[in-house]
Amino acid sequence: MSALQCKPSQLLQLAKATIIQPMLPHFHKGQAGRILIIGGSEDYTGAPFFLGHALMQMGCDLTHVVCDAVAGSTLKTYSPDLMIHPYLVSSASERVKGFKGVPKTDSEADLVVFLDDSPSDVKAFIDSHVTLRINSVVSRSINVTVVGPGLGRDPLVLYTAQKTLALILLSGNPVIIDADGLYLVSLKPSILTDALNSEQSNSQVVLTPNIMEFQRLCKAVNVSVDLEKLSSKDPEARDTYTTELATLASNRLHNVSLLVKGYHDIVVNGKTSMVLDHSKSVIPSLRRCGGQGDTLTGILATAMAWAANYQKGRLWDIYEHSHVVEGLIGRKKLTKDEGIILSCYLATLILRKSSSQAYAEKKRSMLASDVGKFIGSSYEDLVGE
Ligand SMILES: NC(=O)C1=CN([C@@H]2O[C@H](COP(=O)(O)OP(=O)(O)OC[C@H]3O[C@@H](n4cnc5c(N)ncnc54)[C@H](OP(=O)(O)O)[C@@H]3O)[C@@H](O)[C@H]2O)[C@@H](O)CC1
Ligand SMILES: Nc1ncnc2c1ncn2[C@@H]1O[C@H](COP(=O)(O)OP(=O)(O)OP(=O)(O)O)[C@@H](O)[C@H]1O
Repeated sequence: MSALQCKPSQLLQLAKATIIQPMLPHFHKGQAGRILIIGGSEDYTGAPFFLGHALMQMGCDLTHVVCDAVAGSTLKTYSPDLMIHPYLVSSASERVKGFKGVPKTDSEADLVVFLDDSPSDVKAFIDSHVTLRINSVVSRSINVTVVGPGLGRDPLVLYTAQKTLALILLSGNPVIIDADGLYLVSLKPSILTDALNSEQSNSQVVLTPNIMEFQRLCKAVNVSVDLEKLSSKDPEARDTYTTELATLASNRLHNVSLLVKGYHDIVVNGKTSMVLDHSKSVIPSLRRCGGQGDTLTGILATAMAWAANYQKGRLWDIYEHSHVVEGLIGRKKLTKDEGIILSCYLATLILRKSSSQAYAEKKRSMLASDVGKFIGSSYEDLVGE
């Protein structure tokens, strides 16, 4: 039996007995998560903050943020808990003044040409002044990387993100691609397909599109979308259709996992899928303020760091509750794919519960920063200490 066949109430029990990492006295700093965020630009400093704050509230030990040079000081003032590396250089920087061949318009076709075939002086600059510095952070035993929130769409920044993403994908470490990272993948899906093995399920790569990003992604991989069906008022019909599209898109991207956000979030990887409907256990928040997706991604990143530690099986006795696991799925250990699906389940549940608690207190004035403050109490209500 698969974890996917468990009832919702059993999924939380399964997560507690498997991927949820205990806090043990012998642990050292970094073992509960060393997460890297690549995002944050002149226009968007909130997104990497909400994300970083959320993953720290979940219990991640160390959070690195690689952001645009101009966003660094602002981000540092938000929180001393985040380690900020302001290494990204955009085409607005004085440092690249006079470089030729960087697109000056918003044309996506020009941007794709630039990403495919960047002029050599730009490449040399990025390689020697930017990528090298980013690689020094990537090599610090990072266990999950998130690419995209608040990254923006500047050509030089996207080019740098493309190079870094390729390197991380080759390492096989878990990656979440969100927001402008999804824009990059939609412009150039080969970033994923060139780096991933078509034979395997690539659950370690999770894309977290909102409904607009999902449509863009489907178009990029030639999955045609019937907008009427995608926005159907009947939740069941809409979930079925979204799952169908997401499965096709996942297959065309070498079976990466997709967590499609919406009224119900839906997770798909290659062959398997699950509709994450928490409405029976959580009173829904009615606020749709920006930053809730970033908060979800932060919670998910920490859960994925634990799931990766669970798969390695070296940090704690992962078989301590194997009788529970065996009772639920007939096996003692989860597969990697099940670990990722369970991480998505847990993250969406905690996000919805945090939004619900924040909404109960703040109503119309609820903000993403309020949601972040309720992650700890929601976690405790759902999971315990
Ligand atoms: N405080 C901060 O720093 C924050 C920064 N952020 C950062 O902003 C950057 C751009 O991200 P983005 O999501 O605004 O861009 P994009 O995908 O172009 O969407 C644009 C248009 O699509 C629509 N639309 C969007 N969602 C929809 C939905 N669920 N359902 C239906 N329609 C939807 C809507 O257009 P409408 O149809 O309403 O006119 C919207 O205007 C990115 O870096 C991100 O990380 C955010 O994280 C928030 C907090
Ligand atoms: N109609 C809805 N009802 C309940 N929850 C929703 C609804 N739409 C989205 N959500 C939840 O809100 C969170 C953010 O989703 P959203 O679609 O706003 O993502 P996003 O656009 O990426 O967010 P961000 O503003 O951080 O970029 C997700 O956890 C999602 O499940």
